[in-house]
Amino acid sequence: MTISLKTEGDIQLSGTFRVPGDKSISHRAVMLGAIADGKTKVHGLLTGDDCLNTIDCFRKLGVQISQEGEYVEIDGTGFDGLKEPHEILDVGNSGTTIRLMLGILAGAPFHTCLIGDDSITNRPMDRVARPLRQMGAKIDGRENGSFAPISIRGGGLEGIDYASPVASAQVKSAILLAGLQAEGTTTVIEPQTSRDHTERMLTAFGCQVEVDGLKTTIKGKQDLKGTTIQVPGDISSAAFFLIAGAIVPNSELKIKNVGINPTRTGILEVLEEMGADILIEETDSNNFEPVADITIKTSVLKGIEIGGDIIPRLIDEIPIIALAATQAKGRTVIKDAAELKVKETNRIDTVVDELSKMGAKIEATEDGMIIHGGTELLPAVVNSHGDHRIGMMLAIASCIAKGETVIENSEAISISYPNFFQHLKELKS
Ligand SMILES: O=C(O)C1=C[C@@H](OP(=O)(O)O)[C@@H](O)[C@H](O)C1
Ligand SMILES: C=C(OP(=O)(O)O)C(=O)O
Repeated sequence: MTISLKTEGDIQLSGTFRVPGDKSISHRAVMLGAIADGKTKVHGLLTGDDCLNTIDCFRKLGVQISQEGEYVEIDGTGFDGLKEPHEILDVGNSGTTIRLMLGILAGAPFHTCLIGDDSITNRPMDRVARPLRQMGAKIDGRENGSFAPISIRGGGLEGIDYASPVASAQVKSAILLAGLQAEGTTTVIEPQTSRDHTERMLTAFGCQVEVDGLKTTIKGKQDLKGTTIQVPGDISSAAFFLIAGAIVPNSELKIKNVGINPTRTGILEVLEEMGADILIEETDSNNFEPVADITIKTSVLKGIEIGGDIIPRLIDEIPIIALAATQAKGRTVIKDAAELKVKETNRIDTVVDELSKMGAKIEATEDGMIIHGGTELLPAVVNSHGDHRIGMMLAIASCIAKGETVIENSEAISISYPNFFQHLKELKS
């Protein structure tokens, strides 16, 4: 699908609204609900394509799941109740689905084959295949299990101590989910802190997880008990409108009920450091995930350096931070972010190529990018390349590029924010 966005005269953005449910938390609610004993009720689930694929995969594993919009009920089968699927599981575009499913299936004593779209087929799976094999799972796939299509025969797992070479919540979560089914104890040590939604949610399902700095430990053979989960709004989706509010003149936006788990709030720290006029009002600790209302007003931004430990805490926000940097005073340097190369697209290249088409002064580096600020963006024909975050970043860029911006492959946005264009339209005046 191609969408045309016209910006005529001076527009401003204003309003109070909620973004859809957090994608990472929605996936985990369905997954843990499926492997728990008893019923799990999920409120506020993201109905984006990625999470619908997670639901579909568990249905194929014999789990009864009913869904009415953002409300989902899961009749958990426990690990033992999962059934060998008759069909291939298709994860679509979702890295979280395929990697966390592999962790769950590592303990399942049957054969499963997983596939995804072209993007998934090019994303590395050896990062989970290696530790899961060490635990005892049998994994095969393209290039010796490094890429999907990938197949797994689980069962008979032993706990491991694993030092992960990457700060990745998907790797950590896959190992913890396998560790839950293993004999003995499993420990994952990360080079930097990655998002901790799995650990928090496992606790909500009655499991014990021990976190000591960068080291996370789980005892095997623990049972999960079905529960009720309230999914907070996704800070990664809110990020697009936080930056829109900061860069579109005369704007003020209030986003309610945004998850502010400290492993995800790098974007808020960056906005504060860039000088944004932002107010964060914590409203509810939401049982296991803190939540806030966030207000942002048009701001004078300045360029900054972003690198080191903050990167995993804002990894998915880098495309929209790059857009903010084009409007900031001075230079912004983003480094230590080579992980961007293995997302839905190579996000260093797609951000640089697509923003360059709109006149941005931006260069790719080995592990990030350099953006020269204070540039007027011009309308152009741009392309999401099937990457939802690139598509949304370009749609926000169109708000400050006077004229007609055409975004090719804009349908990708429904992966994480199905009503994005409706919100954008409602907030514009
Ligand atoms: O665990 C998760 O839900 C996610 C972890 C991150 O990926 P990595 O684990 O590959 O860093 C993030 O980029 C992705 O959008 C969602
Ligand atoms: C990288 C992302 O997701 P996933 O890895 O689940 O495809 C994302 O949502 O930006």
